[in-house]
Amino acid sequence: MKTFVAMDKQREIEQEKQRRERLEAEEEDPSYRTVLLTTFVIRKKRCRVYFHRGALIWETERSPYRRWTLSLTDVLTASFSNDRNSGGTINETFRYRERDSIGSNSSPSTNGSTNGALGFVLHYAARGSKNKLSHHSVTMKHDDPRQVASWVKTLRNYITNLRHRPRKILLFVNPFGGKKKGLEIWEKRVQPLMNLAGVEAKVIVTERAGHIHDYLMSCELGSYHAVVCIGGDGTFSELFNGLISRTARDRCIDLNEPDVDLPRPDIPVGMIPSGSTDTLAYSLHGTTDVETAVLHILFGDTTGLDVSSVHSDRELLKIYASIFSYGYLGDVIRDSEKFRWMGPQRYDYSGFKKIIANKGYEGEVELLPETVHPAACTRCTKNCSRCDFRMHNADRTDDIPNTLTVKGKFFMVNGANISCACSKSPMGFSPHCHIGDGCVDVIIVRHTSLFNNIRMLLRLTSKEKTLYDLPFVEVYRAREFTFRATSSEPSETTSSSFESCVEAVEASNGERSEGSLGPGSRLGSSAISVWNCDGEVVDASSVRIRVHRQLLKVFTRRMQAPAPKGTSCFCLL
Ligand SMILES: Nc1ncnc2c1ncn2[C@@H]1O[C@H](COP(=O)(O)OP(=O)(O)OP(=O)(O)O)[C@@H](O)[C@H]1O
Repeated sequence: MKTFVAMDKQREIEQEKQRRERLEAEEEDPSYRTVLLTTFVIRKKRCRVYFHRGALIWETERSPYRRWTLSLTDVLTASFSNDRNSGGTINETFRYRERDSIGSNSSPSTNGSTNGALGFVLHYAARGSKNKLSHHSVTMKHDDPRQVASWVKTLRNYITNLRHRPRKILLFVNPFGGKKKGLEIWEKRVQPLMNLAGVEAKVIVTERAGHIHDYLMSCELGSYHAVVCIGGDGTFSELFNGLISRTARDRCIDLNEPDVDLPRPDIPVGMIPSGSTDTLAYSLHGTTDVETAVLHILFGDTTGLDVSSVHSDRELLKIYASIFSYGYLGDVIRDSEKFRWMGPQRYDYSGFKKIIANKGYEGEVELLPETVHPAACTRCTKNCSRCDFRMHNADRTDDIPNTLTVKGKFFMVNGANISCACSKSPMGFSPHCHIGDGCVDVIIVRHTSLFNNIRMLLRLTSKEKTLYDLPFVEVYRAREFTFRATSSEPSETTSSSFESCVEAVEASNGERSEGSLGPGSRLGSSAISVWNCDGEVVDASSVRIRVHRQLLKVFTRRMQAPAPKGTSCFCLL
């Protein structure tokens, strides 16, 4: 209890400090003190428009009186509008994809020339349902081009002074992941918005697995403000593994050292989802919507994301951001690679096979659990107090009791860095998991009946229920844990008759079966599984997992509570 009171107090002090720093910075910025007041025509109505202290406020001059506010932190850009004809229907609220011209360099939005413009277009983002952000725009008309020019200049100056917004981005596009739409997403949905916001992107289309990692190890990074990928969780994993390896090399840090503190990259990272599950995007933004992810990047707000290192006895195997999972999910990811041609459906197919097979794996988990059970914590959303507190406070060890050992036969063992929610599992493995508290949620599912496996799967697809209270599931929150496979009885866990039949059919169709690696092969043995590490296979029977608190700065405004009705949006005029 005392700890919580101290946490609240500390948080208040931190927030007050940040507020004062922000105010001081704003006082020094001349564009912040600028006041503009002009009457514009907006959607055929005369409106008084004010700009002051980073906010646009406008209100109708005549009845019915209405007033709206829009923070410039939600504005992408202001551009001159020379389109006199659009005055007939001044309703300019539209989605950018409905206007081909937006984003092209010849568009009046980006050419910077006033040409005696009698209006300007404000491009901004508005919240929709289910955490989605979308691009809107509105035209403000005025008879005097000098007024228009003054407004555009002031708004642009203000936006340029938002220094946390990236201006130059290194962007990797994976054309292969998910439904293979990475390139199309770049061309049709990302590039137009980036052009509009005046962001320069150096685009690398990946040619093979490992391309991002290799590129990051050798490229010049100093001129970029962000490194971003269009891809799934596997692509993002390659990106931050490469970035951390690069940072370690530049700082002469040996990542294979088991007690190493991973180096913190200076450059923020972003992810535009185009994979099969896109767990990370869903857990961060509350949606896998592409436009939302792009806007989060363009607005430049970042949050600290924990990552966990996975070491074997001798070396660093991988760093992960979402989940590290042994047993069932390891089997699924290994099996599903053979069925990539199915697209995202491959997970359903392999998942079904492996549920029916119901294999159990002997092992031993050792961890340092926190005293608080994950279910007793708040959920991690925008302005999360737990993550805020952990960001500014060193780890306390006095609230950790002794090491805990859990032995047995497991259906799966998971270390979740984030809730692992996705569209198919809206609550995820651990809905109360925090993205930046320096902990993983260790979710241990005992080997049990097929009926219970199905109960667990149903829970995973539920919008309300969690795994926490299932009698064969144990959940702990820890800063590190180890796992050692102890299986010695391959005969107990060899393929079930169902799986043998399916594998025989697959073999006759030319699909390589796991058993085809031959006797004695570890992959061929069912007694030991593999790990699913952010969607990629890691083969190791003894591992140590350590969390590195908020190591990555990732672009996100996080998911928020639903927008109250009647909030500012030009389309309501
Ligand atoms: N041109 C390419 N050809 C083959 N593989 C590639 C290519 N470019 C990237 N890859 C690899 O493809 C793998 C899978 O991509 P990704 O994880 O983004 O998609 P996914 O597995 O469909 O989605 P998710 O991880 O969200 O389920 C990555 O590990 C990446 O290294």
